[in-house]
Amino acid sequence: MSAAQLPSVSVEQARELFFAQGRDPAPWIAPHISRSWQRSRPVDPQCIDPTPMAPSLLDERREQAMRLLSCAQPELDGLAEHAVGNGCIVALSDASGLILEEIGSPDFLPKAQRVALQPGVEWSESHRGTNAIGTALAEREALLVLGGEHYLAQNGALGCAAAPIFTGRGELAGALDISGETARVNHHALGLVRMAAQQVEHRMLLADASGHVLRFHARPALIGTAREGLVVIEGGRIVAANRVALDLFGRSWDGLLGVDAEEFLGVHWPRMEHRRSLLTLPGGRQIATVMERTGTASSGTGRTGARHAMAATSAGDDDVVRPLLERAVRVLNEGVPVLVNGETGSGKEVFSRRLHAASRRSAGPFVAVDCASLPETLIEAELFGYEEGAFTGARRKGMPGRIREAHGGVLFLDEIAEIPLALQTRLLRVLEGRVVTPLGGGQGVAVDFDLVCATHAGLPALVEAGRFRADLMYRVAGFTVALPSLHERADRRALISRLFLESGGAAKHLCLENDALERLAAYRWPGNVRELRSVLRALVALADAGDAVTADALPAHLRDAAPIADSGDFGEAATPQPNAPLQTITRHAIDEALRACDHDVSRAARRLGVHRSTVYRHLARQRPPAGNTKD
Ligand SMILES: Nc1ncnc2c1ncn2[C@@H]1O[C@H](COP(=O)(O)OP(=O)(O)OP(=O)(O)O)[C@@H](O)[C@H]1O
Repeated sequence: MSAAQLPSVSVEQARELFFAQGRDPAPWIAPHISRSWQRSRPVDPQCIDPTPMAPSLLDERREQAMRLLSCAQPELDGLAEHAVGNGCIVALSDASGLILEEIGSPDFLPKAQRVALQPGVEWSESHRGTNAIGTALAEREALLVLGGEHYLAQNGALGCAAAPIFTGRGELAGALDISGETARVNHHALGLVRMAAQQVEHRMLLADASGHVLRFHARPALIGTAREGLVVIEGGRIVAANRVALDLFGRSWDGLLGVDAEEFLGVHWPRMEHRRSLLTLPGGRQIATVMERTGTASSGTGRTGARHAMAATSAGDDDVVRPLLERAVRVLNEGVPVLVNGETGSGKEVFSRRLHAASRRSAGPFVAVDCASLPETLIEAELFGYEEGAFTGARRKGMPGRIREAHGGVLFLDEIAEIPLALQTRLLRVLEGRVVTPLGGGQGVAVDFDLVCATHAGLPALVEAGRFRADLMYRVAGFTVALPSLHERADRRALISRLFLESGGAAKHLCLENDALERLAAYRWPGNVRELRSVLRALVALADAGDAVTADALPAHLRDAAPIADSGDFGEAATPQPNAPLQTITRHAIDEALRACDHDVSRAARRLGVHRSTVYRHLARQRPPAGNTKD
């Protein structure tokens, strides 16, 4: 029975009938809540909130879920932005419902902790009764649990949306959850967690894959994104698949795993390797496919650790940024400061947060200081702290300062170029001595942190102009990451598609048509990802649920954008040859790399510093499209 067909009994009345009179709640509440209340009967409704497990135990459980954590980190970051803006939190649990990570609104975090919705507490149904995390895991479905639908009365003020995360073999890996006050969590939040779970599954499946991976979608442009279907073939049999593949083939995991790939696909699949092919499904529907060989044919086991998982991770819209991130993690982990350089809105802070999350300091704090937004008079106190009564207006008890808060973690100095010259000397001294002395005197305090800075300005030019100290520049720019502008990113189509869905497109079941995607990809985007997000939010707001969004829906300046050449496919790895057309240069670089790597696409991609799909895309572009390989 759908919610709309339920008799009009309030949740409070349903609770009364169930808890006080012991009646079956099925006629009055949604089926999944009714089933869950029944399953929750053994839970004592008066039970008190548990205390979180000891940090060392929680660390152990995090270690066991390392693959999940590293693959979910980008989604946690992305959802956190939504959560903070809406007064909510985002939580990631493992398959047992144990909360491993929580991030979000500083207003709501303490309220969540008051009901033990925090890391180290297990939110399975058997511990907490009906709740979004536990019930999504039990029902194996994304769902909402609002207010009084929670089994325990003390959770009645919560609104929660959660989606389970599956491995490619259909086992539960964990759940993603958005929680807030009841009125703040709705179907939009449910759409977001559902889509984020799909992204995590996509990454985990590729990170774990060994043998061959078949990527497919009815719309070729979506191959390489988290919306593609994935099937892993090992020893001639299908050993893993994502949920898109199950939907497309109309099979369950049980019906697909272990099946002979050749029989199932109806083609001699090794011939599809390295080629873009068309596959005819039973019923006559054709889908575009790309068959890849992974670099780990012999074994997919034994690969643990966040760094490795990240290196093995494939995220469709990360072709350009991921290799930069991997290199930055490596140097930051050696204590080398990283400077992130890029146009405004290109994602410098997002990149820096991901860097922290993937680094050796991920368990420590990420302390961000926007040097441009603080008045010159306050920045010194903010950074270095002050002693009690150090200056008029200072907090009576003094303040440790942001540098000390970063102890054990990462200090992120955004817009570092804006630090006043006079303070640059002081900052340099702290960076060299790793001791902070607060304003107003007092003892110096030793600090230990890794440093990441960001700027849209060219520091060398500022040094030339006498506005930035050369010695400080050398100190903060141990390794410089040049983030590409959005219009240069070869993966911008996948990024636009993802952000469209995340901006409400998924929740409203919208489809971004190819002509619109191409116009968006052709635009110059002076405000980069920030500007893109605003445009996508407006597009989604103006569309009706279920619409196909075409180029006609775009604002005029975007509709008329002149197409630009794909220039960034090879990030910083290609060696351009003077005067040659771009296609010749890229083709040459690919051919060279493939030759040097015995035509092993994975190794060639690693050598070029790009993702495998980038090489395939270029190969596919250069060759006439393969017909149906059925013979
Ligand atoms: N990869 C990404 N995925 C999703 N959103 C992103 C991504 N990169 C950037 N954004 C979004 O774009 C906006 C700008 O990102 P961010 O603040 O990281 O850019 P920035 O380069 O630091 O900007 P500024 O130069 O103005 O400080 C934010 O809303 C951010 O969430």
